[in-house]
Amino acid sequence: MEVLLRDVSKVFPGGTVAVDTVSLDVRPGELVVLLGPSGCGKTTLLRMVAGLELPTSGQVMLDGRPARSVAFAGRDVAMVFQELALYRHMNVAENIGFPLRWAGFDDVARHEKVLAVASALGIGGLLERRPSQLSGGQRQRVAMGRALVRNPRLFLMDEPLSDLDAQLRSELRAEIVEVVKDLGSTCIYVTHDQTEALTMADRVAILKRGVLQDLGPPTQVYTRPATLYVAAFLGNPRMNLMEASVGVVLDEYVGIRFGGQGVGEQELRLPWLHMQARMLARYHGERIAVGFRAEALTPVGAGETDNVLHGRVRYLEHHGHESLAYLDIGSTAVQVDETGHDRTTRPARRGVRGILARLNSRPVREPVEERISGRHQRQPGELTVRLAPYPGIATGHPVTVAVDVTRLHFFDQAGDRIDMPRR
Ligand SMILES: Nc1ncnc2c1ncn2[C@@H]1O[C@H](COP(=O)(O)OP(=O)(O)OP(=O)(O)O)[C@@H](O)[C@H]1O
Repeated sequence: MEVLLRDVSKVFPGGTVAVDTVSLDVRPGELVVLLGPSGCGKTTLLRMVAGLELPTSGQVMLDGRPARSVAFAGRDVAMVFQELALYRHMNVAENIGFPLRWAGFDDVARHEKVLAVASALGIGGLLERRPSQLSGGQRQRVAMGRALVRNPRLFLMDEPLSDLDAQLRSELRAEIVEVVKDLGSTCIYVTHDQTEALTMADRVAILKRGVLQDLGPPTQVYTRPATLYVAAFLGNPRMNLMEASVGVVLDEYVGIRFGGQGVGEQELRLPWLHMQARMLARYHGERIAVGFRAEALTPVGAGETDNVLHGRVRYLEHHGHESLAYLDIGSTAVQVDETGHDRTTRPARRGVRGILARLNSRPVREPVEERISGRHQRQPGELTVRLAPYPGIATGHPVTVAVDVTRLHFFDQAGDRIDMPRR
């Protein structure tokens, strides 16, 4: 089934703009994940596709017909929610088979279909049990089975795995994709978990405060995030985002200059012939945001001089298979507002204008310390660098990293990617 959203907005009474002018085309058989923080409008968007909510403006069409008429008319659309609604007095087989009873299947046909779906989901041996006798993961599979048994042409799933532990989530992620693809159904899957989005989706749609920020295959949104917001939201460890100024030396290179606090100004050079250099050159004399993923950074000896940054270890985190060093390079971090909080006024269309708020360029606020695990409060101007496990260095230690300048991300003052066409 094809799902088409054209300039869809939803404003709730009271003025909350839950969804803001979203256009999205989900192709038949495609699995699109709606990703974003709590409150960004994912559920509202899904409910409009399900016909449970009417848009304030814009159109939601399923195979060319208004969503509401399709969803209420037939059995083509199935939803799975985070809050499961299994019938407590029915056993697993009856729960899964319930929609078939409605559809008029006889006992034998129903039993066959229930068994096939339950086996595919690994709960074939639990058909006689009541929901109260199942684990959370098993209950989730029953709910999935009840949706699947109808062979719907469109699946709408709203955080179906969020109550489960990490191991189960990862198992079920793979199962859901397999089953949905086997059926050839279209699927829109809502989550705030980027791992789910990046592992399951054919395409990911990233929302912030109701506004669509980026749409594309996982590799695209990860490697070429369209906005500063998406860059900051996706990836683990997070992308480091620093302020820099651009200086062109014609026919030679484009210099990207950082900071100057404590360590002195540092410069990276993009060779003139590099495609990105031409695009950056338009920003000569301006300040931009530069994004570094850990993949672009390699620790090197202190003597290296070619496109390196020097820093000092502010924190170390040991994750067993690797250690992460957070380096102070004396530059200023870009602060990105990642919340999806309520708002009652319409923001600038892209919603990210003005997020290049400068933080105070103060030195390290708290005593330098080392932590064995867990997240620490991000400080201005840190670079996250992957090191070998337990590298035998300490906080305060100087570290030099080589920067692969072809893997940097550049964003303008409006938060738009610099190699994207200007709007
Ligand atoms: N019926 C409603 N009346 C008024 N405001 C609503 C209603 N439903 C949702 N909202 C508001 O609309 C915004 C989007 O909510 P929505 O549930 O779509 O977000 P979400 O991204 O699914 O969040 P979560 O991940 O927390 O479920 C929020 O600010 C929410 O408070």
